[in-house]
Amino acid sequence: MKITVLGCGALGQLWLTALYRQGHEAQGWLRVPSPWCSVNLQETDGSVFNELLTANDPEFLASSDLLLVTLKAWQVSTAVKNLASKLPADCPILLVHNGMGILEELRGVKQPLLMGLTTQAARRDGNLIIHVANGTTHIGPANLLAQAHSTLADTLHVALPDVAWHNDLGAASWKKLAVNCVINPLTAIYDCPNGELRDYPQEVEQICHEAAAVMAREGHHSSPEDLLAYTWQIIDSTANNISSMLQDVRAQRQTEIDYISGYLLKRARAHGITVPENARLYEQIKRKENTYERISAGLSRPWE
Ligand SMILES: NC(=O)C1=CN([C@@H]2O[C@H](COP(=O)(O)OP(=O)(O)OC[C@H]3O[C@@H](n4cnc5c(N)ncnc54)[C@H](OP(=O)(O)O)[C@@H]3O)[C@@H](O)[C@H]2O)C=CC1
Ligand SMILES: CC(C)(CO)C(=O)C(=O)O
Repeated sequence: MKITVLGCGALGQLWLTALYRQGHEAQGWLRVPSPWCSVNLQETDGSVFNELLTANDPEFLASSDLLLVTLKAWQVSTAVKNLASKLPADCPILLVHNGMGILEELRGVKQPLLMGLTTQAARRDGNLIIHVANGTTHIGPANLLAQAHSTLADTLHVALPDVAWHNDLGAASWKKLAVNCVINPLTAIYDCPNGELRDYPQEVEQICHEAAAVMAREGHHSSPEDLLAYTWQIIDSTANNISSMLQDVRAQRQTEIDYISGYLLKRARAHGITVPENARLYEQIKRKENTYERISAGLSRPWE
């Protein structure tokens, strides 16, 4: 297949490596246009893949069989809308990111849209991307046209296992959102690995209760107890992880809070439900983001 990967960071380079190795024609698409994209990935077994791959070639884009989008949630809609008119009308677009709310922003896009949830783990260390752990990527249709693309899961599975097809990813997306509403802001506020959230059981429980109420109104019933048990399971299985939001805060990068707690708040408002704990965490993370500019401009912190 001919595949363009939009966003050549940690997940993007992981997929570019896997697709190239599998014999697919793969190009990267960079924010700042360049004819080459440097892929430098350390695999889970310690081996290193280092190649210069084609990038930002408009002819390649115009004949692509798949656009794989591996951007941060807040980067997705502008970047995809910019490329959509240059892609074949029947080229599927697969979005792999944390958070929800992008599909609403991409309503005008004509191509088949798919979404993906992944437990693959990769992180940047200087110029090297480290594939930290293998995982599963669950993909499914996000519009009617995409329902015909289930065979994509088989192709992607061969390149970077496991990949599984689901006709409806709605409930799984909400469950993941709820877990991210707990782990991401709390770890960013307490500056701790995921496992240390064991010290904050009341906050974890309240966030889960609020998320379960919104999920039920969205048609995805999950008892607060089940959601809480699932969240503790993820906290334990990722105990040593530094969450993506804490990594962003430490590096003073924009976080994905608007698409995590922010999306939950938006849906809660639409249903007339109050979610005070999630609202408090959302505000706290937004305040943290607002201090970045002040810090880098050498201004005092608001609390000083
Ligand atoms: N890494 C992981 O293990 C996992 C990540 N995820 C999710 O997947 C998504 C991607 O994560 P990850 O790969 O870690 O993120 P990264 O920040 O590593 O990668 C995003 C890349 O996109 C580039 N980019 C930004 N804007 C544009 C643009 N307009 N056009 C082209 N490229 C652009 C960035 O470059 P620049 O810095 O130059 O702007 C960066 O290289 C996130 O939502 C994340 O939460 C989910 C599960 C696991
Ligand atoms: C599941 C979790 C919380 C793992 O760290 C994650 O998705 C993230 O860090 O963004």
